[in-house]
Amino acid sequence: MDQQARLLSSQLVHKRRQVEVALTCGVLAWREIERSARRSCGFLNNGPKTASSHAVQVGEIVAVLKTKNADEDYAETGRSPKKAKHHSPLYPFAFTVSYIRRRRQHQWRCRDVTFHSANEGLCDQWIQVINEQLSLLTDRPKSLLVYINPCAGKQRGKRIYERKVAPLFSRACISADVIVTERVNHARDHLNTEANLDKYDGIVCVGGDGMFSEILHGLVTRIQTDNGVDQNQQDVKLLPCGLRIGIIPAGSTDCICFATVGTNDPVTSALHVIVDSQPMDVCSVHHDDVFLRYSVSLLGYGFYGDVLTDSQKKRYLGPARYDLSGVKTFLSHNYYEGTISFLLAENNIGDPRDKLQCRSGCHVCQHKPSSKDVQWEMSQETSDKDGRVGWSVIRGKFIAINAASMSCACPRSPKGLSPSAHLADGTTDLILVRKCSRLDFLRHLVRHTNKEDQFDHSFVEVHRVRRFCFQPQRHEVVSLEDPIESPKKTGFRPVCSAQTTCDYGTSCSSWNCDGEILPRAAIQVSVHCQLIRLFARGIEQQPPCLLEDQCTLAALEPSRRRSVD
Ligand SMILES: Nc1ncnc2c1ncn2[C@@H]1O[C@H](COP(=O)(O)OP(=O)(O)OP(=O)(O)O)[C@@H](O)[C@H]1O
Repeated sequence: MDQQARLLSSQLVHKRRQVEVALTCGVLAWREIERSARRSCGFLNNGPKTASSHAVQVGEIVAVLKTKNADEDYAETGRSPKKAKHHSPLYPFAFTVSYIRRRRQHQWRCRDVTFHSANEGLCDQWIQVINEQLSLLTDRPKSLLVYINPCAGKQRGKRIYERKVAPLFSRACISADVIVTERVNHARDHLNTEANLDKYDGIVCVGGDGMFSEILHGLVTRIQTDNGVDQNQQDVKLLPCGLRIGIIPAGSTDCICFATVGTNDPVTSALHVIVDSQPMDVCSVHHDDVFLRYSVSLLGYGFYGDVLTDSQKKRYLGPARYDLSGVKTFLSHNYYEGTISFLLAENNIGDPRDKLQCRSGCHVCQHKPSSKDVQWEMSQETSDKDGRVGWSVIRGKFIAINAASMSCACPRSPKGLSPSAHLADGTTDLILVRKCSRLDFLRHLVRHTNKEDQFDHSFVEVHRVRRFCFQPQRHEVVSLEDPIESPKKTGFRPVCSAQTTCDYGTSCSSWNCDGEILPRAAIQVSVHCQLIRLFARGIEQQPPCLLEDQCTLAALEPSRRRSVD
């Protein structure tokens, strides 16, 4: 296997121990020489087989640097070098490899390993060969535009960036232009009009889901405007964005980060910016021929729309407002009447209830629908406008209508609204919760937090769709107490409660679109497959176990190519 052939191998010193170090195209591996020798003679048989072997994928090396020796460090900084104990006069030269190390719960950290040698030329050669391999990773960003929301979450955005993120970018030789936002929509407007996008490989936001949404709207709109694409046309094919988007979580709601990385941790996200990118679907939302917004996670009408509407009046309570509004909305137990029509994703290989979770390298997302399939579906849609061929239509009374374009997992609901929704398969999972008793709805909600199937209720159905439309039964807001007068007082407040015997018909709720309220209840939604790319890799199923991988161990087998001692 030529791919596993060694590019370089040497005996070096690590933490005062002799190690054998080998580099192949895919892996940097090192192993303590003494111990392995002893193991081969029968010693340490009871210990862990791989106790002193280590391996790092080349794709997860952040940087390699020449390490200053103790005297140089002292001469330059005047500091007593901490690591002097590792500098032996016998091995005065060294280089340090920074790489990604996995911790629990999907967290990543940047670890350093320093190798020493008596031979300066050998250290230089290692640095050169590793750098050559890193330069082949052409996807890695070199230049970023960073927007920091200083007001997000606990207002720690700037500090998080300066202390935790900027040092990693600089170690990975990534240059960053930083803009601290001064107002709502500053980032969106800057991207839309001023930003020189040609200069950058990606846009990074430091903040919560609101900041991500600003970047998404700024970037997608800019690309369409620059290319003469009219976003107001529902059927228009949007142009994908070449620039990738990164999220450094610093908000009070960081759901998109959690769903794409598996944790809300700024260091982990910064490392993903350095090494990863993956595609992501975007839904466009229209009201007739007016573009309203883009969505990547949740479009929720009824329950989740009402929770958001209510919580916005309680901003002064901070994140606790979501709990309070959730309880209040649950107790109100409102339902809404309307018609939902949708175009099933017939050619998708997954199903919302197949328990196949979207994980890094997801094969469902990699199975993109062919343009033939999409054209077939478009032709079905054309028929629909005249005769509703190919579209399903459901009219009913709903407590909630949710479209989940990702699992919508968050620390509180680790499974999310639709545990098997996919980030990049060109579909959204449409969940219809019909009018039911309060107790049944509670059972349904509780199942989001345990192992039971939240779709396994007679009043819940879920469909994987490419497009859907919703038309509320009534446009006016009607109050339970006084169907005509109260709207002015209550605004968008819902009215009919399932526990009441009245049947005035229901008024409108509003749509929660990734945490923003849409101004219209009647909407048309289309999923744009893989419209953007994120600096993420999706949640890892389980850390790749490199040490037990035969290919990795092969890197340490006797050399077949360049060996320098
Ligand atoms: N300098 C600023 N001052 C005030 N608001 C800002 C500023 N910069 C950005 N914003 C706005 O703050 C909103 C919330 O930001 P973000 O999502 O980053 O934080 P958050 O704490 O998660 O917020 P929330 O949970 O309230 O959505 C965004 O919609 C953004 O438009």
